[in-house]
Parts: sequence; structure tokens; C-alpha cells
Amino acid sequence: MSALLSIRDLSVRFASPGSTAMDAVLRHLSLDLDRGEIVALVGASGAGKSLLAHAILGLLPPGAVVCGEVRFEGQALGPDTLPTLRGRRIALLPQSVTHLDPLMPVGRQVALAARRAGAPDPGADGFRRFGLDPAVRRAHPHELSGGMARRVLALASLAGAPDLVVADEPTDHLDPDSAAVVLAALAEVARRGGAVLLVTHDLPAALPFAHRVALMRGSRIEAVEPAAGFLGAGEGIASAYGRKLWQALPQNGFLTDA
Ligand SMILES: Nc1ncnc2c1ncn2[C@@H]1O[C@H](COP(=O)(O)OP(=O)(O)OP(=O)(O)O)[C@@H](O)[C@H]1O
Ligand code: NI
Repeated sequence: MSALLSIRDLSVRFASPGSTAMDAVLRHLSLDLDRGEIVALVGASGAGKSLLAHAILGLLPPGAVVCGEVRFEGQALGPDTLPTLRGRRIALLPQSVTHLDPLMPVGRQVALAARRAGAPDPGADGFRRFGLDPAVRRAHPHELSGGMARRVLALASLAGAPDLVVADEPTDHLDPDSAAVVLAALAEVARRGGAVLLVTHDLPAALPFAHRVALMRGSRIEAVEPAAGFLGAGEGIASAYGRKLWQALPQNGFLTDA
């Protein structure tokens, strides 16, 4: 059976300011996501994680030059196919809460996200599931804390029961309990046969949920490792880069002196 999402030799370039040269911000990336799978995409700030997330959804800024191919259920994703899939079968949970409409009560935004996908409005129960008081539905985004807004974004992006969720730092600025709620909701997507690309700085927090870990460095995917390899001193991690990253984590720091 073919992968739910298949990225093949994807490169993205931008014109560099004041020159005719193009800067590659993603270089020859290939990655598959199967149904039922959560793949964590981990890498330093600026590695290109958000660009990859946006490239999958066809949401790169104008001027981006894209080569390579992204397929969903074998169908090439592009201007012909993405508008009908985005927000329905494929959802982005964006890194920035500025994606919420500042002028609309958040309950209405969640209801519209659901309706767009032909799904029922999650309503008060949806807000409760994400640890939010149902009264929050009447609030506008500026009345919410950063953590509340992130949970509303998560609720809105999952409201349409998408098959594929690209979640860009979904637990940023969340307390551990709220982060666990959001990660559990993403795990549910995979459990019912979808797939999740979980972009994160926080490898340890992602590990209990992820099946594989794609390590990004300097516009490339350096290695893809089974999540189960990230334990102990990292003997189970095949790539040198993965081992180094694992051993450099504060909680594993004692191992780097060994
Ligand atoms: N519109 C753009 N034009 C030119 N370069 C861009 C553009 N958007 C992003 N970049 C560059 O692409 C690189 C990757 O950015 P990206 O936001 O994907 O990083 P990231 O891995 O998501 O980082 P973070 O962890 O901080 O969110 C950066 O060096 C950035 O400067
Ligand atoms: Ni990012």
C-alpha cells in the first residue's frame, strides 16, 4: 500500500535579496508518512521545519521556487488539488496564533473549520476536551492567553477530522498538562488511521507519541530514526547526528562526558 503522504526530492529556493542567485532553504527532502503514523520533525531553529510544513500545504510565500513532488494518497499536491484538500483532509496546525481571525469569536472559527470539512461543530464539548471553558467560545483571540489560543488553534485544525495533520510546534508555550491534551488529540488522529507530521523543538516530549523521528539540519533531512531508538545512551540510534543530538540533551548531558 502506498504512503498517505509521500515527499520526494523536494527542494525550495528563494531569490536572495539584491542578487539574481537563489538560496536553497530546503534541499532534496524525501519522507513518507504511512496511515497510523506520527513522525516527529526535529531540528534547530532555522533548519527549515516550518518551510517544509508550509510547502506540503502549498502555503509558501510568493517567490518560492519549488522542485520535487509531494503526493497525498498517490495524488500530486499542487494548485489543482490542494484547495479542495486543505482544511478538509489535510490540516495545518500553524506555529503562529496570528492564524486566528482577530475579528471573529473563536467558537465561530472552530464551527466554521468543522463545517468547511463537512464535520459537526465540536461545540462546548470540544472546548472542554482541550481544557477550555465553553464560555471561551464567545471570546475574540486577543482576549485569550497564548496557551489558550494555541489550544483553540489545535481544536480548529482537528475539527474537520483530517486524515493528515501537519502540526507546527503545537505545544509551544503550553504548560505540560495542556501540551499532553494536544499531543493526545494528535495521537488520536493517527489511531483512527490518519497520520501526523509533528514539528517540534522538544524531542523528549514528542518521543512517547512519535513512531519515527526525522532530523533536520541546514535545510536537509539528515536522518530518519525509529523513535524507540532514543533511549539510554543512544546505542539504538543509527545516525551519528541523531546520537549527538540525543546525548546533548540536558537530561542526557552526563553522557557526553563519559
Ligand atoms: N519568505 C522567506 N524568504 C526567504 N527565506 C526564508 C523565508 N521564510 C523562511 N526563510 C528562511 O528559511 C530558513 C528556515 O526557516 P523556517 O521558519 O522553516 O525554520 P524552522 O526550522 O521552522 O525554525 P523555528 O524552529 O525557529 O520555527 C530560515 O533560514 C529562514 O530565514
Ligand atoms: Ni518553525
